[in-house]
Amino acid sequence: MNGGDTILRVENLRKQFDGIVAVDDVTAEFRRDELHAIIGPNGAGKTTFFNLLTGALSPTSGTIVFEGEDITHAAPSEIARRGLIRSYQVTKLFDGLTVLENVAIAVQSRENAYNFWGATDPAIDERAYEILEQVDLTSKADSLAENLSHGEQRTLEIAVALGTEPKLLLLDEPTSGMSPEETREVIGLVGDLRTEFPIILIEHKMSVVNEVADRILVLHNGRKLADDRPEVVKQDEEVRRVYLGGTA
Ligand SMILES: Nc1ncnc2c1ncn2[C@@H]1O[C@H](COP(=O)(O)OP(=O)(O)OP(=O)(O)O)[C@@H](O)[C@H]1O
Repeated sequence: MNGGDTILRVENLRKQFDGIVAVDDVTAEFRRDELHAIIGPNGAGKTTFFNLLTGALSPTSGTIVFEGEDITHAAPSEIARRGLIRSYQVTKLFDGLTVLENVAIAVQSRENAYNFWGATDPAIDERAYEILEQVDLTSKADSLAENLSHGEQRTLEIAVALGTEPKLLLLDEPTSGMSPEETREVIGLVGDLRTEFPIILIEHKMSVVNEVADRILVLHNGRKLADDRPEVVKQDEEVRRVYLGGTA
């Protein structure tokens, strides 16, 4: 960890689609040493927010600063090269390749960018295998990605993201569609990963958010409703009204 400084800052970020303002004047800071969760009802603007961060969408106005550099209008490939990695975006899994090969491709893509390793260097497979150990998928290393369970595929998506050496990892509902047991495993994995690098997590399950988040950013109709520690957000009257149904 590099201390508690800011890794990502957005200022007055706004995205308008025709008549809909999907992200509306959001200003927020994301610190290196904290796991930030983004919550909000359907249509709140969470996915659009991620798409703006990764360059998949260009903001209507506002600024995005990553590691002190303005990346507001940078190309997605440039943003990924800088280490702002969204798990699902880079993880079009190759169904017909093995689990190890999927991760090795990600490792190789990163290393080739630096011309460091040759294409056949065994160090690529070694690094890929280390990542599979980290996410507890070594037993599936030689399985085809298409033969994994849904939960295992989601975990492989995270492994592929790790292969690209993220400096900030964006996870978009990593537990969606998972069984309770798989969900617990992913919570454990996210807990491990957060000691290595900053994470921003979109998540619907409050049980997951409560377990892993240091801060919660609440979006509603594109606007920032709250941005604080979980215990503060859960007591926020407006958050309870619009999102938690008063049951927090
Ligand atoms: N490409 C698009 N064109 C037009 N409107 C869009 C587009 N993408 C998103 N929107 C609209 O922007 C608003 C925010 O959508 P977004 O998908 O970001 O919300 P979300 O919080 O991720 O929702 P969910 O939890 O359902 O995924 C919605 O009203 C949505 O219909």
